[in-house]
Amino acid sequence: MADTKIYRASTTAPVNIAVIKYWGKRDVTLNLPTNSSLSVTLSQSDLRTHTTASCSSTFTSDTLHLNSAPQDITGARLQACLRALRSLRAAHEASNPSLPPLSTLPLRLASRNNFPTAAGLASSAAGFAALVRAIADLYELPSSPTELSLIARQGSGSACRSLFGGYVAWNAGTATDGSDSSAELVAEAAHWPDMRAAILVASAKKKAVSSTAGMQATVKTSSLFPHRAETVVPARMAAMRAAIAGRDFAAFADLTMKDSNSFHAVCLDTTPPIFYMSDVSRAAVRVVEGINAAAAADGITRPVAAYTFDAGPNAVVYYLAEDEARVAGAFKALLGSVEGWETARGAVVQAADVARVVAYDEGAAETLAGGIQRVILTGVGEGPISVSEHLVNEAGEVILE
Ligand SMILES: Nc1ncnc2c1ncn2[C@@H]1O[C@H](COP(=O)(O)OP(=O)(O)OP(=O)(O)O)[C@@H](O)[C@H]1O
Ligand SMILES: C[C@@](O)(CCOP(=O)(O)OP(=O)(O)O)CC(=O)O
Repeated sequence: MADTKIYRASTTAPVNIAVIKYWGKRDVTLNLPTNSSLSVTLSQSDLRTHTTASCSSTFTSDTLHLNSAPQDITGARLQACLRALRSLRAAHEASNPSLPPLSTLPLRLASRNNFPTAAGLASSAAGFAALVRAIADLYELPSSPTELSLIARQGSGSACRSLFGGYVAWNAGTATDGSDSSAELVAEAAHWPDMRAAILVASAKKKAVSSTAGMQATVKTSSLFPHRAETVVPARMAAMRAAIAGRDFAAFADLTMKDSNSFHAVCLDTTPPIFYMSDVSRAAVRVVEGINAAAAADGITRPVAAYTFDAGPNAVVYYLAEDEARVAGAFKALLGSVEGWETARGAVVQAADVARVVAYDEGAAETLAGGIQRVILTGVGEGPISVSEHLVNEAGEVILE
């Protein structure tokens, strides 16, 4: 009798925010970067993608639903991921003929992001990591997270880092086929569990210049860029690994802010220039400087907050749990009326006295207060997690609401 079973596997996957940025491709098709990068994986209690991979002989073609809308799956990047996973499954089946031939069956994929998609919140990273991990689980592949990162990388570069929790490097590699351009665990979340992040959402709109287009323009036209890729980033990667190994927040913060500024500098050095940071982003920089100046005035000899910006205006501010009152407390005082403080993490934050932070740059404090729509409080977290809640039911129907 024909096998009409609906095979299913589900996973959740995290977002990651780089502290040493990936910007520039040396191979656009294989998604190979010009430099290594390093990120912090953020907790799935706050931001996550949930994806179910299913397959069955009763399905007629491969499909993907994202947040209940059917997606175009003909894109080369998604197709490269599906092809790579099917070929691993086919090899698995060839070496173990008792396995059902899942590699030949159409896939029905259903996914949900619990945060805005394509709004500079790294949805593509969580999305491709979840997709690759869910299909690998469905296919019962023995692949390690590093092996799966080679596949996720082809979907979206930053996705390769979301296969791990904690502190994660993506080694650029040198092989032309990309076989050594993969993610590696630098340190588990438990090594430095006190790392927190406040995401200040300045805009949830889709960005004007996509990462892919922006990177290509930078590689082609920026004369600053080769210096960043060849000299600045390699030294920073080593220094950042040391900062994480030593739980040295002063070094972590300094490197994080410098590298964000360097990335946005090469964007500005692109022809035509690319502006991802806005007036509100620049106000966030000034307010973080004000928070650090207030801490210094109290005799704290290291920065307590570090900003970083991806390809959009939203600020991500890293800080340690012990400095929550100074950092998250300052944001609560300045941005208390926006969405986000009602969460378990937000409710316990006490609004701080921000007189000195405001005095540091009154205009910045005002611009920030008027320009931030939402705050997401989170912290370092774990990698993808297999879950039993499926977004495709036993009858094979997608059940996204
Ligand atoms: N859950 C998901 N499953 C599969 N693909 C997804 C998922 N979420 C997002 N994507 C893909 O990622 C695209 C969004 O990527 P894009 O780089 O534009 O935004 P972003 O990742 O939110 O922002 P940024 O990369 O600047 O942080 C979506 O259009 C979709 O193709
Ligand atoms: C600024 C960044 O967030 C760029 C992320 O770029 P993507 O991974 O979204 O790019 P593609 O590989 O073209 O999909 C920095 C980073 O995450 O390291």
